[in-house]
Amino acid sequence: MAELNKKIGFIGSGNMGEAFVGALIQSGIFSPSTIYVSDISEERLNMMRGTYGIHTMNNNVRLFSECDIVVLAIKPQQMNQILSQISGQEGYGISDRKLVISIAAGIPIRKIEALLYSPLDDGSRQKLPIIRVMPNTPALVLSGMSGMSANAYVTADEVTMTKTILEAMGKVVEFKEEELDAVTGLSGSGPAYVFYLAESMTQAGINVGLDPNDAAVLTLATLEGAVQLMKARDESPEELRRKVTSPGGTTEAALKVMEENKVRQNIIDAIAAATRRSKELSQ
Ligand SMILES: NC(=O)C1=CN([C@@H]2O[C@H](COP(=O)(O)OP(=O)(O)OC[C@H]3O[C@@H](n4cnc5c(N)ncnc54)[C@H](OP(=O)(O)O)[C@@H]3O)[C@@H](O)[C@H]2O)C=CC1
Ligand SMILES: O=C(O)[C@@H]1CCC=N1
Repeated sequence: MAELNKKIGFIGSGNMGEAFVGALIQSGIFSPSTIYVSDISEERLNMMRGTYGIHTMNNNVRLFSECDIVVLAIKPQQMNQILSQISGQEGYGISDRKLVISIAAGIPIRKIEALLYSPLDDGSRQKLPIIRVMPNTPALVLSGMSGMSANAYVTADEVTMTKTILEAMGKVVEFKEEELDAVTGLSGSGPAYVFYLAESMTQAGINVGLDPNDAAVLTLATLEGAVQLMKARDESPEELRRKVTSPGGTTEAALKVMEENKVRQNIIDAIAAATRRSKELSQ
């Protein structure tokens, strides 16, 4: 893919910051010399520099100032302090147009705007284009799912550029901003639900007498095969489930227990709880 010829910087180089960096280099959209990360952990910075050959620093304000695209990849709880520090620097870093991409769960665009445009805004500051994104960790293996939503100052070219960046890590879909809490509950946190299912299936296999390694191999191959089947066939998950379930057979016995234990309702309630938590984080 053609290089974008921009400097991209990440504030925070944890799980997701690293997923972005790895995918961008692999796709060829950014060369390591155009990628910057800032983090408070020296160990993390050393690892990122050593592994990816990118620029590292422990100064968020400088990173913000130097880059054309800034990805906020810190925890939601750190957003206030970090953005206040950046916007509190008079005439530093915020006067040039730059695209800000936030991947923090629950933090609404209006909050990022309020933090970045104040307290020194006398009306002369750029109203920066901000895009809120909810990615997920399969981005680490270029199989991610991202939802995105842009503020009023984002141009069509900036939307296209952001989609190019996110497509380097997997799929991307645009949403209304108010839908992003639900996206977070479903696909942002979603990989954890699948890992939980994998843990449970492996434990179940051990409980019914299998060797732990065999149980893990069977679980992974079954999950992988089921996903491939859903992708390959023009059939709903419900139809595919019915085809596994012989009347009076083993699957029916298992699904009866799941229904009695309200497993489906529990999953629905769990995703509602994640969505609620995302909304709470906006406060
Ligand atoms: N993990 C996931 O599955 C997903 C996460 N997200 C969002 O992505 C964001 C990052 O999550 P994730 O990568 O998992 O988190 P991590 O904790 O792995 O990464 C955050 C990084 O930021 C560093 N950091 C802490 N304080 C500062 C600071 N003041 N300046 C610069 N860097 C700092 C942390 O260092 P230290 O560890 O030393 O504190 C850490 O290296 C979150 O907002 C989350 O909501 C979105 C989708 C999926
Ligand atoms: O658990 C979290 O808050 C983050 C957001 C989505 C996945 N991990």
